[in-house]
Amino acid sequence: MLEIQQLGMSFGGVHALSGVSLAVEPGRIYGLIGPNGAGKSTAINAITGTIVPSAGRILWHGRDVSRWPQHRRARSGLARTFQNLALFHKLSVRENVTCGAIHAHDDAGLRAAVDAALDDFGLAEVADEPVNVLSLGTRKRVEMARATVAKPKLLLLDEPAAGLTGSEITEFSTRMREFRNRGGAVLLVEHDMSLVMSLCEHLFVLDFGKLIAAGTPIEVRANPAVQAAYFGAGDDADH
Ligand SMILES: Nc1ncnc2c1ncn2[C@@H]1O[C@H](COP(=O)(O)OP(=O)(O)OP(=O)(O)O)[C@@H](O)[C@H]1O
Repeated sequence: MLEIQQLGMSFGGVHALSGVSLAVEPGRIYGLIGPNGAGKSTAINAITGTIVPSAGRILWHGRDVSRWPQHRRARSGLARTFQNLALFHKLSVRENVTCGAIHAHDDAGLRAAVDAALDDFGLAEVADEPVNVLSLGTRKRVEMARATVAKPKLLLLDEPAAGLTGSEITEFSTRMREFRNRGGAVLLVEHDMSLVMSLCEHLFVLDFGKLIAAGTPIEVRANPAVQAAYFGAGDDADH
């Protein structure tokens, strides 16, 4: 479904990504992990079109979308959330979620799709509240509802669990498994290793912009290169 070939991104002299190749299939939950500065957010930004890569190709259902603008990729089924939430803080929950659906639904379908997303993420009761009065956990649910309202095929999540309580993380995992069970794919960038290891079926590991390992969580955990780069400082290291 998504195939990345030899992706490279340089910022001046910094090689944020070099020669990264990976593939993502429908109906699976993937994790993209690695130490701070490894290139994870840069990879999500390149896949979703926030930045134009310096090298390589991004194939989406066989088409090279590397130069497509962000909105065209979003319309084609690539949705994302941001490390620092990107909501319209003075608008209501409903208005924010509607923003994620306007390209994908006719007027008749729009309201039903928004209502369904609000229900899915437990937001019906706060639908008319402005986002800026809500807790972080609730605002993260608004972002997830906005990202999924147009029924994307691939959901890219940049640190969705940061700042969430244990029960909110459990709820998040349930929602992601439901999304996966309906055929969607998830690519999760996350520092919470217990969440990554329990939720993801396949991991990609970046270090200094290079893909150093890929496989099941058990395979990746046992990989000496990963242990040296990532787990060396401890399984729950926030790095
Ligand atoms: N817009 C930019 N301009 C200059 N350098 C950048 C830019 N974006 C990222 N970088 C650099 O590229 C490298 C990769 O950054 P990136 O944010 O992708 O890492 P990351 O794995 O997501 O890190 P973290 O886990 O801390 O979020 C870092 O050295 C970073 O400083």
